[in-house]
Amino acid sequence: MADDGMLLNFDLSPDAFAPIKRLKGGSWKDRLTARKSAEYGRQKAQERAAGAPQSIPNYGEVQSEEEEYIAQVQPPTKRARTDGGQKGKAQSTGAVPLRPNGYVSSLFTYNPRTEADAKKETEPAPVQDEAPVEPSNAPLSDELATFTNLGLSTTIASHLLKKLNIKAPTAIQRKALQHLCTTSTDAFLQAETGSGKTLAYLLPIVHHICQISQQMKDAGQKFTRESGLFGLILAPTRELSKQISTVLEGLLSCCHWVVGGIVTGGESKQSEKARLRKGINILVATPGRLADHLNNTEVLDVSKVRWLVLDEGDRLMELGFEQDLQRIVGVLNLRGRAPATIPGLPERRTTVLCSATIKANVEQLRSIALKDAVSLAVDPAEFTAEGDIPKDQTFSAPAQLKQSYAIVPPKQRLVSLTAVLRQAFRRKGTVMKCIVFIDAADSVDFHFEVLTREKGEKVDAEELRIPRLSKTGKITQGTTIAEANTDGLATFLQGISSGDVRVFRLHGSLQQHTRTSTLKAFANSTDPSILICTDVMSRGLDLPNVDLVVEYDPPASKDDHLHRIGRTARAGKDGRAMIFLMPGCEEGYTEILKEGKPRNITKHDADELLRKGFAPEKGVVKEKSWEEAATDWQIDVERWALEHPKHLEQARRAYQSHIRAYATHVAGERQIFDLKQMHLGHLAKAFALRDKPSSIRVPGQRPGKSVAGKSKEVRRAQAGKIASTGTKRKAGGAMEDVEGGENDEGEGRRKMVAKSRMAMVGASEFNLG
Ligand SMILES: Nc1ncnc2c1ncn2[C@@H]1O[C@H](COP(=O)(O)OP(=O)(O)OP(=O)(O)O)[C@@H](O)[C@H]1O
Repeated sequence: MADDGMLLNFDLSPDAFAPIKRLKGGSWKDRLTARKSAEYGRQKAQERAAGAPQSIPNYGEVQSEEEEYIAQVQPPTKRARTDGGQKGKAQSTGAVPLRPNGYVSSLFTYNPRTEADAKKETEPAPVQDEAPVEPSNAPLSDELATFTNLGLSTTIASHLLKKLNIKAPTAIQRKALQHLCTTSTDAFLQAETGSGKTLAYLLPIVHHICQISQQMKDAGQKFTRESGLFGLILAPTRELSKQISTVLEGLLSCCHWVVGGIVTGGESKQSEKARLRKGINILVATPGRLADHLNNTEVLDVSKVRWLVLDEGDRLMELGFEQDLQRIVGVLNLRGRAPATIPGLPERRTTVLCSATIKANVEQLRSIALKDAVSLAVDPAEFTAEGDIPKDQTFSAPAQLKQSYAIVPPKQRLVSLTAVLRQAFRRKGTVMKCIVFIDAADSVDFHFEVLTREKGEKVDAEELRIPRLSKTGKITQGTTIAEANTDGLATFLQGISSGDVRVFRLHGSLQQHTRTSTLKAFANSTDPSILICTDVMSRGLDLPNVDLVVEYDPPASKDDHLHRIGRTARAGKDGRAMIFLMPGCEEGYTEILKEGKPRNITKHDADELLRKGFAPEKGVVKEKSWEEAATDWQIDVERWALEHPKHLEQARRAYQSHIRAYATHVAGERQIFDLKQMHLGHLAKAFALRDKPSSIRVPGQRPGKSVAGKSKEVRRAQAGKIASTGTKRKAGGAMEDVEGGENDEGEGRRKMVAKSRMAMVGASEFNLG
């Protein structure tokens, strides 16, 4: 195998420094630094030979670029062990022969020792509870728990059964129906992800409106779409609004005279106005767009709204929609006072706040929108008393969800992700769909390109703007590459999985129509599929057949973690979730994972993932060891990135955006996700970069603004500054959900950008959205 003229990543035999090798590749500056470092290395080796104390890389401290460089070009006389004495492979112990041309990949050297490794010898391995676990978010099996017993009309109950294949209510649906069908008190609706909260609030609303229509009929009046707007549902993102609207449509097909509608950002306001003019009985909306219509659309009459739902209420507050909500509730209060002439229409409005996680920020919502609200939680122990809002309580993941974490050193992250996906899709039917969460849009784009790259592909910078066919053959005329190719074939799985696997990418920086069509394509795909996305996908979305969720980058907060992993194991189905953590302080996150009360949680390490993922394929004539296969894969990606300017730039942008996102975790988790502890040089390898961190600059950025491009001290100071501002990662992460043009979500984004800019000086060039 050629060495690409790059020596940075290779270990050399101890005598490799004499005679001096001629360095190739890189800039003259790099070659000069390399020569000086090699000389320095020879000096040090001589000193050691003369008995000077040996220096062992200290991973806890961020090494200077020079130390890092020396560590890579100069082999220590005896290598630092990274495996607690267990592995012994890929080290110059002779266990694994050197590669034919005399080097082993630095993927397996200088990796930090994990805290767990240190404890391994003393602590017994945790015993896994393999007993089958009852799903906690499945429909109830209690014979008495039927929709009709809970007060729903037989028409709706039989429609649920025959058309929607919904036989029995879930626990939260039973609670909601019992309460909301009989009283008009406000309520907090809290239950695990995938427990059917959408129907839990929609069914009572449809039930009441059907009763109103019956009473109007009895009174000799006709119920039509012009009878009034009775129900209003607000959701934080367009995708979620669309999903709720689809569920509503399905439900209303049993009472076609009741009309549902939707207004969200990204749509034409004129056509929305036309629909509002025709009349809508139940409206799903995003807050900014609704506030806009309340201001500008006279035909929108909200005087008869008697049911208001704030879905993902905590998220609505996080995204900075507080003012919009205040305005909407203010208008509803003011206009709703007019005496209603509709028979059966309740006097007061019922407001329902709904989420799998309800945080202390709903205190503000309570003051804005709710009155004497009762808590409808599946497990009442979660709540201090009837009516009390839980304060920073912990919420649980579905019991049947199998959770695991993988401790992976920064250098091995990319190759380990590949290994996980190779293993998941190797046998047909094991995993149908997988979602990989990544923290920044640039990083999503980079990983999508890596996983769909074609061997021998030649792309030059000019191609960035040339319309072309997408990798699955769809024409993407007139779009830039940033918009094109949101789906492709998983080329890295060719020859490994039994059929084609598709890869999709999704983030808030894509145009709305691209977001919508990509989401639809992933949801409807009949091929096994991988969705690489940001947190824009973490809340509320119900995608079929998602068997595996991988949190490749850590979530911004523990609530986000629960929402992310909640995209699988829905409505009683099985599911698996894995989170990647790095050795060292990130291992502290396992305590937070346990707060989600997982039934059991399995630990993996990088070696295990790589061994399984890169195990020799059966029938291959010349088998490679898993280490060789993993190394070859990594080198291949690095070479691909080096060869194409577009990909190199993408990798650098991804690296920078990831560092920026990493620096903005919520205050309570900053000692776990501590940028100061991050080995930026090792991390670069996970982005297929061979550059020194200080030279990773993306063209077009203002010099001196790049975190990665600053000196270590400045980086540290900046990281400390960010950490001390109290800025939450939400500020960045939230941008994902609210990316958009002139619409409510765009408004949310603007608010968040303004907030985050105040605290993250110089961060504006990083694309988190
Ligand atoms: N009673 C039921 N029986 C069977 N399936 C159901 C039932 N109620 C809802 N479902 C299905 O469960 C899935 C999850 O429902 P839904 O999206 O409402 O969950 P959720 O609690 O709102 O989740 P999240 O907290 O992630 O938003 C949907 O596919 C829905 O069709």
